[in-house]
Parts: sequence; structure tokens; C-alpha cells
Amino acid sequence: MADEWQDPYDFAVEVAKIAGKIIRRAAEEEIKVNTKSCTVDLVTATDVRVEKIIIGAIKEKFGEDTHCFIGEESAAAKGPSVLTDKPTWIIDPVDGTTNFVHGFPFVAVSIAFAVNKELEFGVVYSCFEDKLYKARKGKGAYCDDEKIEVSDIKDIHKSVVISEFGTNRNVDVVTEICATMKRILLIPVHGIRGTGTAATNMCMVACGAVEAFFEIGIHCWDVAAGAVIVQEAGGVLLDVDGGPFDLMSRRMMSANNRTIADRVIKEIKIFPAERDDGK
Ligand SMILES: O=P(O)(O)OC[C@@]1(O)O[C@H](CO)[C@@H](O)[C@@H]1O
Ligand SMILES: [Mg+2]
Repeated sequence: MADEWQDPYDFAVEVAKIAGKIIRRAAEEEIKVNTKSCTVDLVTATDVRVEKIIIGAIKEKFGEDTHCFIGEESAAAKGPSVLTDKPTWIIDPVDGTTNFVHGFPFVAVSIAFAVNKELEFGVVYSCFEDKLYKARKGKGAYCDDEKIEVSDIKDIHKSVVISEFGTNRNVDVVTEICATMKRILLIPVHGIRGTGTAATNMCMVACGAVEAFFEIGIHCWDVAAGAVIVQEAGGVLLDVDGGPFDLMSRRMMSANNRTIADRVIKEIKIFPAERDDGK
């Protein structure tokens, strides 16, 4: 049987690189900053423009109504993002908008594709590093066409963990996040890091640079592509309570193995985040 998702996969790689070039060019000009859910949840004309270019290119290539789309910048106007069985592109045109605005060089184009609610492939292009991470279900994970694998560390005391502070500035939430980070540091672990983009954070797990990345508050478009890349690199994906990974839940634990995941999960204080699908 013809491999029907190879063409969209190859196209996702191509369009991610084009989008990355647009982002790099835009970074050389003055960036007008707007805000979304709060004063520190930033968005720029580049986020909106790049998403339109990606979706427009996909529609031109595969047909106007062939596929569905969940894109960060168009989602806001549409209400809850419901993932159906239909072939669906899940897109974050600029993951790390705050970094883009500040010139902090970790900004990723994240493009994933799901069919029957199963993620088929993920592409993450870290455009200032010029590193393209990609993976298709069942076919391994790659960075610039070199196979990547998670680290084999099982001892939490020899691990580096990634997490993020997010954009929620509610004092109780910030207190919980900081308390979780403190508990993890005091295990102790070698260190806690964060690139400011979930997609890139997950690629750091996939290539074995760190052992785990978790966050409460991410969206499906931040993590969909990284989820395929982590899984195909031999990693594990879970809910932050150790249950099954739920793409629309706004929370995620990704790690090199279950031992590390479970040990970090013990330190996470969970706070509520409204689901992407509104359920
Ligand atoms: O709005 P953006 O830039 O597309 O994405 C938001 C984001 O960068 O912020 C979080 C850091 O808290 C990341 O985990 C997530 O990817
Ligand atoms: Mg974004």
C-alpha cells in the first residue's frame, strides 16, 4: 500500500524551513509586540503571518478542504481546539515568541500531523540554530538527517531536567511552579534548564541532551510535533500525574525513560489548566 503520509511529511519539512527563513528575516526588522491571554503572553505579526503562510501552502498543495488545522494563532478566534479523526495539522508557527522578541536564539517552527487522533509525524525547526528535528511514527527520529536517541541515564542524580515558568503570573501558580523546581533541584539533579520553547525542549530530550521536560500550561501546538520526536527517539510521554499522555490536556511529561519520569513526577505539584478542547 502506498505510504500516504510520506508526501505531507516531506512537505512539512520543506515548509518548516521556509517559515524559519521568514522568522530569521523578521528578526532583523523592528518587531511590534502585542499580547494575548495576559501581558507576558506575547504575539507578533510574524506569528500570524507565518501561520497563514504555512496553512496556505498546505492547502495549495493538498487541497482547500482536504485536511483540518489547529494553529496557535487561528485557534484563539475559533474557541476550543477539538481534535477529530480527520487528518489534522497541528501548528505552532513561532514557538518561543518571547525569545523571538528578545533575540534569545531559541525559536522553533512546530508542525505535527494527526489522523484518527494518532500523531503520524512531527517536525520541529529550531530556526536560529538551523537544526531540523523530525520523526514519523514507527520510523525513528532525526536531527538534520542524523538519527537521534534519548540518553540512557537512569540515576536521577545524574540527570538534567527541563521545565519552564510559563506565562501564568497568578501568585499561587508561580509559587507552586517555583516550589516544584526547588524540590527537583534538591533531589539533587545536575541542573534545571529551559529554552523557552516546548518544541525545542522536547527535542533536547529526544537527542539525549537532557533526561526530562515537563510543563503544565503548554498547548497542543507546542508539544504535538515534539511528542512524535521524543517517542521515536525511544523516550516516554506521560501526563504529569504518571497517567497516559493527553495531547489536549495542557500538561505533559516527556523523558528518556520511565524511571526518570516517575522520579520527577513525584516532585510535581499539579495545578489546573483549562484543556485545549474545552472538555
Ligand atoms: O507562545 P509560544 O511562544 O508559541 O509558546 C509558548 C511557550 O514557548 O511558552 C512556554 C514557556 O513557558 C513553552 O513551553 C511554550 O512552548
Ligand atoms: Mg507560538
